[in-house]
Amino acid sequence: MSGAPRLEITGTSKTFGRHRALDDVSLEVVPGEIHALIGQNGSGKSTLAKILTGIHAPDPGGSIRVDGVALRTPVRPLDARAAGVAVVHQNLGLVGHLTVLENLRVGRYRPGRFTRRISRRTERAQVAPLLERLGRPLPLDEPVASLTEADRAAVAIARALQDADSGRGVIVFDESTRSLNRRTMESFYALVDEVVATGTSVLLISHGLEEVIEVADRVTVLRDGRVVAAGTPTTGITETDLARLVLGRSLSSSAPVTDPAVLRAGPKAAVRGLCGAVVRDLDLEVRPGEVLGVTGLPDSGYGEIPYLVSGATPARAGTLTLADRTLDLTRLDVGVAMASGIALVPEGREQAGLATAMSARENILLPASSRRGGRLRPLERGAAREVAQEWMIRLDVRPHAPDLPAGSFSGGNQQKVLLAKWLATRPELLVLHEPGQAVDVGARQAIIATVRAAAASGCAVLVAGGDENELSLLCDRVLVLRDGVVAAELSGPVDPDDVVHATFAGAGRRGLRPSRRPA
Ligand SMILES: Nc1ncnc2c1ncn2[C@@H]1O[C@H](COP(=O)(O)OP(=O)(O)OP(=O)(O)O)[C@@H](O)[C@H]1O
Repeated sequence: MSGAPRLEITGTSKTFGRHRALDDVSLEVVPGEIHALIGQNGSGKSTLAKILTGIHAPDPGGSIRVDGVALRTPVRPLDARAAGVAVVHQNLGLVGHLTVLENLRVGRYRPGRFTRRISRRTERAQVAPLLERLGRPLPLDEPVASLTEADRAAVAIARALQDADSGRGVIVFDESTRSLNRRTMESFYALVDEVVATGTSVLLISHGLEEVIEVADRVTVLRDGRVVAAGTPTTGITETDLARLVLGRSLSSSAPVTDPAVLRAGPKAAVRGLCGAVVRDLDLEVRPGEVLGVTGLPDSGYGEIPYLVSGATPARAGTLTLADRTLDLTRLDVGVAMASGIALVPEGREQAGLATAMSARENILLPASSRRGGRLRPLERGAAREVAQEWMIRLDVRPHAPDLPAGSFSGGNQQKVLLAKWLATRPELLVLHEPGQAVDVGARQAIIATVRAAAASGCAVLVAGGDENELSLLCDRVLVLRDGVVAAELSGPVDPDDVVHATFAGAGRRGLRPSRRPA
């Protein structure tokens, strides 16, 4: 690897009000490398990515160079693109009401040579091969808003990859792989591998420490806005080493041990004959104190279960019996579900989970204040403040500032606020969809501990997720769905490799970046 760095950031700081999000940060990405940028939630990673596209202006001082050429700050988006910087931001930056094709091609249309008209056929032909190689056939004419989180991520990734200019520039992925399952990640990294082989570089922001070790050549670690490890080679590094660098302390995690009393208990929540768009005639039971996981491929139907059992999406058929009360899932209203003790923590906090303009405290108290003893009655203000305070401390929401608008917290801290909001209702049945998405290694452990504590207090917990490692740390039992029905049931301790095998019908993990593996 020779020549000027693809990206060279020197002495860059960023202050929001009195808070310094980045403090004298320098970072060098050399040609043809995948360079990981990791750090706790709120450590400044996205802020750095946003400075590169001009969303944030850095404080005076510092410099940014791309392929040896200085980029004027505040960065103008078109300058960044011309210099070869493409960024997939954490919120993906898609326009919901536009179609997949329009999102991919906007600003890039190629009018016909003579007619100057834009041909849909030509535009489709431009993107089809890329999407095929990404291993995710996408409905080009569907509005992006109707896609799953994973498909939206694929659109944003494809959009950045199509702009990659062979042999120059840098592509920044900010938590872009967080909703992708293992197989899609394999296809994604096969593509990325081709891109970096040309000499273009990738800056990868991710909380997936296993992913970072597998794919990144070097890693830079931010802690509280400062660089604590600069461009450390990943060869020989372990997840424990990385977790220590990220948190500044050691962390140990192990699979849960199921309390034998839980196994003897009868079901607390029982779903019968559930039919949704994909799920067919599904029965499942969750005991009090048990955490049950459901997983599978994206089209297996597991992702619709949280919404079907909580009244968010009407089921085609099915019932839920919870504490001797049987609810008809074809007509369950969200309000009735809440009053019955069902809490749903959805995926995609921006779309479905948080009122971003309201304060963290208001978000946490919204459902709790409307469900006390099953009756709609506001909590007293003082007590309410304490409840919000307590949950923010338990989940280590940073900064600990309940009055800040939820939208100004970093991605992972928003996820913690969302979880606090529903845990504060002290539900009988807690339903979670991808609860650990976008949270750092320490926060993930705090979330797992908090969810398990909720279970230990007698709550039944149902988790839908695609991350086998997270499921193994969280669940007593995991159901693997295929084509809408249960294909396998794994009992604890759940081995992540068994989850992958069952999900992919016997096929195990391939390496994410086999070309890097020593022979
Ligand atoms: N627009 C803003 N206004 C005020 N503070 C902000 C704003 N954007 C970010 N911050 C603060 O800057 C700090 C860094 O946030 P940033 O989003 O860069 O963190 P991050 O490392 O990307 O976290 P995560 O892993 O959770 O995405 C946080 O304390 C955050 O609350």
